[in-house]
Amino acid sequence: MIAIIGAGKMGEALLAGMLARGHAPEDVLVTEPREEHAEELRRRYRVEVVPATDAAKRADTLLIALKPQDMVALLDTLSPHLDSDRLIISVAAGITTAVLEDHLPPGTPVVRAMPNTPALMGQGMTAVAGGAHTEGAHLDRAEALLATVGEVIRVGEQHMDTVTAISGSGPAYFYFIAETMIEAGVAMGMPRATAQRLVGQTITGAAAMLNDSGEHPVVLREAVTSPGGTTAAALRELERHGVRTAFTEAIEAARDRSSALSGS
Ligand SMILES: NC(=O)C1=CN([C@@H]2O[C@H](COP(=O)(O)OP(=O)(O)OC[C@H]3O[C@@H](n4cnc5c(N)ncnc54)[C@H](OP(=O)(O)O)[C@@H]3O)[C@@H](O)[C@H]2O)C=CC1
Ligand SMILES: O=C(O)[C@@H]1CCC=N1
Repeated sequence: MIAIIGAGKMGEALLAGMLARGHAPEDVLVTEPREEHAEELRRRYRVEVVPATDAAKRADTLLIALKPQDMVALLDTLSPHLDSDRLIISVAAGITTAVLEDHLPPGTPVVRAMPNTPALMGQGMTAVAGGAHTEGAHLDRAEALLATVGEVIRVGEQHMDTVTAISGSGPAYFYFIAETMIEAGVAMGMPRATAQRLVGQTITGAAAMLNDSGEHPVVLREAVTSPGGTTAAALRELERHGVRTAFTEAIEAARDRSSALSGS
């Protein structure tokens, strides 16, 4: 039995993705404090919504998707109802395995995971790192669970803040670019639906080339950039406005924020 504790944006994306890809609703418990949202989850996904302490007693794997700032209070509530057989998976940005372990029964295996919202479409990217009491079999269990909603990689925990800044927050960067491109098309007189279709499929196509060709993005970019052409004109403007530096510093800011959340 799996419990998803916190069915907000990320918890619900994982829940919906898992149910759409083979998990039976009767094998999944959900904890969600707001009764109105709980009722909606019962209706939409046919899952049992229970208090966190019940989930702690009944589930062998607990996937916690609360805000980082709420994690410690929840762990302190759950801990008396847990034994060290349970696997705890946290998707909270910044919360280290050491913090998780400090607020759980001694010896509890924990996995720090960083998924992203495309999990909803089975296209997620999740990185996982284990704690001090986490064995290969625990990581296998976490990986098998998260693989139902996309790709999973194992990383050393020292990389988790960077993962958070790149793939955890990453979809938002692409939506930001998409929004900007669509608005540019609209400003040039193109119908919004046409602009959105052009942008969406261009992102999908570019992603497929990046993933399947094995080429460095510079090579792919050069293939688009005809001598004296339109792409060169556009890229010159992006460089002139410091977009490369802006992205680098944005990702550094996200990494630093993730790191700062460990003390939350
Ligand atoms: N959004 C994303 O793309 C990603 C988020 N994450 C991580 O996922 C976590 C959640 O983020 P996100 O989904 O965006 O935030 P949300 O605020 O959407 O979700 C948090 C959820 O937790 C619920 N909650 C609060 N307290 C409790 C409690 N005591 N027991 C059970 N549920 C509770 C909230 O309910 P209510 O609203 O009723 O208060 C809400 O549904 C964060 O730690 C974030 O770092 C990780 C990767 C990507
Ligand atoms: O914005 C956040 O803090 C979370 C973590 C990664 C994506 N969303």
